[in-house]
Amino acid sequence: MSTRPRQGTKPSHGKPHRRPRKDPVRILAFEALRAVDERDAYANLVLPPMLRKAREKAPEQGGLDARDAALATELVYGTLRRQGTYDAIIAECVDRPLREVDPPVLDVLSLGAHQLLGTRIPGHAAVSATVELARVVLGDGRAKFVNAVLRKISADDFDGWLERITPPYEEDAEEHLALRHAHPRWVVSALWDALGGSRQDITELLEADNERPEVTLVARPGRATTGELLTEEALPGRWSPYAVRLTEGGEPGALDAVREGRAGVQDEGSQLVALALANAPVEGADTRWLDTCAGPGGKAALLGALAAGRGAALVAAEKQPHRARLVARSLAGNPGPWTVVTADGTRPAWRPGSFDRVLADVPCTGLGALRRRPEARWRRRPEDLEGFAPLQRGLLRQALEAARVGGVVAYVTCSPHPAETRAVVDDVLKSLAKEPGGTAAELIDARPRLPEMPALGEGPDVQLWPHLHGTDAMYLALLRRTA
Ligand SMILES: C[S@@+](CC[C@H](N)C(=O)[O-])C[C@H]1O[C@@H](n2cnc3c(N)ncnc32)[C@H](O)[C@@H]1O
Repeated sequence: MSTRPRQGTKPSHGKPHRRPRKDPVRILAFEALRAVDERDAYANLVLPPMLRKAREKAPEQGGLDARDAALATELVYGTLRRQGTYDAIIAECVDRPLREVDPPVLDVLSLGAHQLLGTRIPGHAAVSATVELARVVLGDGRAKFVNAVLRKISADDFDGWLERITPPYEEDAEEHLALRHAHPRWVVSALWDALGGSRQDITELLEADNERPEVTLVARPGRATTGELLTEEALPGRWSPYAVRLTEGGEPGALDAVREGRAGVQDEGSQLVALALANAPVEGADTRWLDTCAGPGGKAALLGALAAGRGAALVAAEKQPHRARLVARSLAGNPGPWTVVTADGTRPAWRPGSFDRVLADVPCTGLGALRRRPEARWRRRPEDLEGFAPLQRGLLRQALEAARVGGVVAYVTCSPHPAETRAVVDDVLKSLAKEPGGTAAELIDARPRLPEMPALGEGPDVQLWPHLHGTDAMYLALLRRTA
């Protein structure tokens, strides 16, 4: 007979050992956090397939139902979104610097902190569920540490903790807002510069960044109608005539038009900037359109459909071959002529002066889409701006070269950071002005191309905002090539 104790029990002397209870929701949430932390994965990309797999399993094998999946999503997104604030709270409750706490332990602690401070889960349940999770994924020794830290955190509620860790607004406004609204301080500073305005304005923006956006669909004109997409839980878009908002989240993939590529998921801000380019006045020929940074193809698909309706052809360029393939997929079935080229927009594969409308939707920090990527704000660094700066200028410059005289260029970012928006446009216009006899361009007022939208500022460029327009914070400058 074996003398080894049965798995999960201690030898007969001593207290019987209880196996930790496996909670599939929290284990899945922990694994998603680890993937984001270890592999630099994006939560909005790793989580859906994990959930899909878990929903296919039977309950006795750790399968999740719809409520479980919603809880797992809330735990992952909420924990990631408030990561900086939870770190500051956890730091008050451990006796060593956070960098000396093992990352998986920190992930479990953050998950616990979010349940305690950011959900309605009762405190004792949040602690015991997290300690059980720690026993499963970290072992009994570290579970004791987790228990001790969570008990300290549970001594106060979220507002109480904010009182303790934030400096008064009057003393350090940016740090105060950064900790209260869970944004890195440099991001608060940059957003405030771009937005201008009062404490209330910036607070509303930071709050909007912390809300999960509605899923918005685009009915690609000539291929689908908004009527087809307007199910019971959907509403028409606020601004774009092609938009439909799924107010309850919903599953876009369940709609025929989406499966068939006649419609797609696209923020209204992205639709609006593409529409603004398509509707800007152009004299003379209007038959050749170019998208210089097209991957993965959302705006190209809308532009392609609009171009087809007017007898124009679209060339969609993308530097990364795998993203160029995504562009081709998004344009498949487009009723008008289109071509996808794998090309570097700063070393164009087309003749200068050959397009009537050009979109330069350049790579950027993505600080305007923080609602969608809960971890992005903590990953970005101010140095990233310097990395993008030459590329953004090069792409805008070449977009202007690609346009014919009289043609229109849209410079677009999904960041409101002034270093990626106005500074780029101003620099490129200044450098062109220093080259007499060469290419010349002027800014044109973009606001009339976004009819009936309030709060578009003084122009001529436009900055959209989540708290004012319900869109991502897209930036748009429209320029006309004049020589
Ligand atoms: C902001 S995304 C464009 C999003 C796209 N317009 C859409 O709506 O789906 C920028 C794209 O530019 C691509 N890119 C980066 N450098 C480039 C270059 N030098 N030339 C062309 N494309 C580039 C990136 O791979 C990325 O796919």
